[in-house]
Amino acid sequence: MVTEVVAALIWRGKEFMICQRPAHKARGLLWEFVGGKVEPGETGEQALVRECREELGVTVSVGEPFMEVTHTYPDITVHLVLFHASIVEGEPQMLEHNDIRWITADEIGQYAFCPADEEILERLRQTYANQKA
Ligand SMILES: Nc1nc2c([nH]c(=O)n2[C@H]2C[C@H](O)[C@@H](COP(=O)(O)OP(=O)(O)OP(=O)(O)O)O2)c(=O)[nH]1
Repeated sequence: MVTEVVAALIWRGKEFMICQRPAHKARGLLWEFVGGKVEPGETGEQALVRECREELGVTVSVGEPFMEVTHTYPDITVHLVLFHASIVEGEPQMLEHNDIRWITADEIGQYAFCPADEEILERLRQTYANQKA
């Protein structure tokens, strides 16, 4: 069985948002893109709007998918879709996360991410590293 997970790629200038998972959850203290599991009856976009309200207290507008990956962990196989998204209301708060950072593509190597994100991060590096503006 594959668990559908959605996440948001949110930009602020040339920086994007990453969030540190709480210690008590699976993949605790690893970094991720804000998001979570799609619940029955929800579209991916609806799930992402809900997760961003629950976890950051913001309303997002969801755009096109940037990339999707499937990854098997010992406890779960996830199909993760990362959407471009932007905050249309609110300031991000750490309602669930241990920490939130805004980083450039050049800084990706400084953080330990969930293993499922590795391919996505590689593409982010290729697409956005060494940005001048
Ligand atoms: N949100 C998010 N989850 C990710 C990413 N990469 C990655 O492997 N995951 C994994 C971690 C979790 O095993 C799963 C997401 O589940 P979650 O535990 O965050 O979901 P949820 O907020 O709905 O939480 P819960 O109801 O199960 O407690 O996907 C990512 O970039 N963002």
